[in-house]
Amino acid sequence: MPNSMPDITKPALGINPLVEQARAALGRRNLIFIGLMGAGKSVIGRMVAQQLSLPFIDTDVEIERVSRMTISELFASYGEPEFRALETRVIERLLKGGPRVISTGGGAFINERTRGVIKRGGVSVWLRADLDILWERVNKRDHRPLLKTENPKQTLENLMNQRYPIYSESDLTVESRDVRKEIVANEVLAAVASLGEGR
Ligand SMILES: Nc1ncnc2c1ncn2[C@@H]1O[C@H](COP(=O)(O)OP(=O)(O)OP(=O)(O)O)[C@@H](O)[C@H]1O
Ligand SMILES: O=C(O)C1=C[C@@H](O)[C@@H](O)[C@H](O)C1
Ligand SMILES: [Mg+2]
Repeated sequence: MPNSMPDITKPALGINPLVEQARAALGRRNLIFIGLMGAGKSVIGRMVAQQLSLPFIDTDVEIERVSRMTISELFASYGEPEFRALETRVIERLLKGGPRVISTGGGAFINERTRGVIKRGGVSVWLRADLDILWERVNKRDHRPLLKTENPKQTLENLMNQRYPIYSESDLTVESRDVRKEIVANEVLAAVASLGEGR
């Protein structure tokens, strides 16, 4: 074989075998990130989508695009119930147009209708994080209407207590801890890949 020919029997440097395994396990299904504000759904979701070569969409961004309002404006003008109804419709439409990687707003999976839509619409992965990590990440910005309270850290803790039992109904759980984002993204790929084991 001439020297210039690549040896395709050996994996090229930088190829992550988990990517192929995760792709195979996911098939034509959507991958949907759920979890609290600051868990990393947007940032990790985008990284995983890139690795799986799937389109990425963030439902909060899509809601703001279709309504031409910010989430804060939607809450202020129409209230949370209207926001949730819009969120359900947007997520339902996005899931039908898949396969995609979709990061949802923190309350999406908590809403019973949306939870049903997500469960039927693909593989859900909960990015779980401890209070101090979440607080560290969210306290720098104030665009989250649910945290505009007297004691936002306490509010976050209350949300954790209410929501974690429900998030735990997800298909997969990955701990979003204080490590490099690449590590968390890789653990998501490993969790998805594990769905294909024993098939
Ligand atoms: N593993 C990580 N290590 C360090 N920082 C992280 C990690 N994961 C996420 N972050 C940071 O935490 C912040 C929140 O992440 P992100 O916006 O992705 O969360 P989210 O779950 O989408 O939150 P929201 O529901 O409010 O949209 C970002 O600044 C992001 O860069
Ligand atoms: O946790 C929540 O209920 C929310 C999280 C954000 O992503 C937004 O979807 C909105 O601020 C509500
Ligand atoms: Mg987000």
